[in-house]
Amino acid sequence: MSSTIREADLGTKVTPLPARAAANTPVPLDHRIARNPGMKLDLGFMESVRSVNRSALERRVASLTKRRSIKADNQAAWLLRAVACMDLTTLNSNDTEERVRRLCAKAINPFRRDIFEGLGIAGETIRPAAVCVYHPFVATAVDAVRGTGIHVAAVSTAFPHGLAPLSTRLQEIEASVRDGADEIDVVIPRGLVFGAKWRELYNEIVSMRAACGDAHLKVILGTGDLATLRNVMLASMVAMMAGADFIKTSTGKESVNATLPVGLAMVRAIRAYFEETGYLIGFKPAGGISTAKASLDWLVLMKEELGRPWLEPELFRFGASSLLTDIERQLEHHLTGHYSANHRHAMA
Ligand SMILES: O=C[C@H](O)COP(=O)(O)O
Repeated sequence: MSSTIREADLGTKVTPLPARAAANTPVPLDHRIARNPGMKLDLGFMESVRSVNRSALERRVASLTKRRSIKADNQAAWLLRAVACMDLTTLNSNDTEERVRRLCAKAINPFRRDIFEGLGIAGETIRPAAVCVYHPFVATAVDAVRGTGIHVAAVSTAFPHGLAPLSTRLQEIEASVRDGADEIDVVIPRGLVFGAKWRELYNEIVSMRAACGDAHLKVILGTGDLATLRNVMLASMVAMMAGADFIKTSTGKESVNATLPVGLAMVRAIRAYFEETGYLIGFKPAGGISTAKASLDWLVLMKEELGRPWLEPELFRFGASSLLTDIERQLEHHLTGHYSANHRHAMA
């Protein structure tokens, strides 16, 4: 039997978290979300988290994406939600200040005026939560989005591999914060996971969190490199215990980027951490999410696994360079019944 997710699901109604957590801890919303302070490294707690079974996760994903459909009439509202939860990203070797300025202009005005008017939201401000850039472009982006409420996220720590001395990586974080970054996306050295060097990984992330100060810390695991779901789960737990505000799947540069089964394993780790500590950790799938349909699958997964609070930008982001373009095309199709040419949706 299939069921339908409605536009009303985006309203104030909150799907309860699992019974134990919901009973013990009120779920804060919006800006009342308390920042994760981290906890001591607890290897016993990490090991106690249910082992991950790939076929069970795949079955759950198949059931969520096939049986929990979003009706056509409601899709526009959900796609606008995807935009509000987006880190609009440019992370290319040929990035320039001009390209970053164009990206920021797109974030400030994500759709043509006629699309806003057609959807009946001309008076509303719907924009990506952040723009995400390399460190050298932080100051440019900060200047370009000033006064709009859009955050600037910087990929620091020798993105995308994380293979520089820790002192160099920490200096890069500090430089991005000095230039005005609100959020820092760091990568972990994957070798620490392969060697099960959990203490070293924990200590590195604790140092990174300290270097961030008030800027929020997103920890990229590079899941496509980690070989097993167990590694993904354990690395997720270490990152949260070390004080991550978000855990993020991928850099966009691995051969396999964000996939729903791996995302589900990370989401289950977030749930386990919440049940243990009461803290809500954000989730950012990134890399290869380029279609409106894919964004809806991810939103359904968040809604069904963690509940309504994880449909807010405080707790959920897409890291994506081209998703916004496809969402704009789909919204236009929703309004007019046809697709316009790609050049009408020029991105940075
Ligand atoms: O963090 C964001 C990713 O690098 C973006 O990846 P993408 O270009 O595949 O959308």
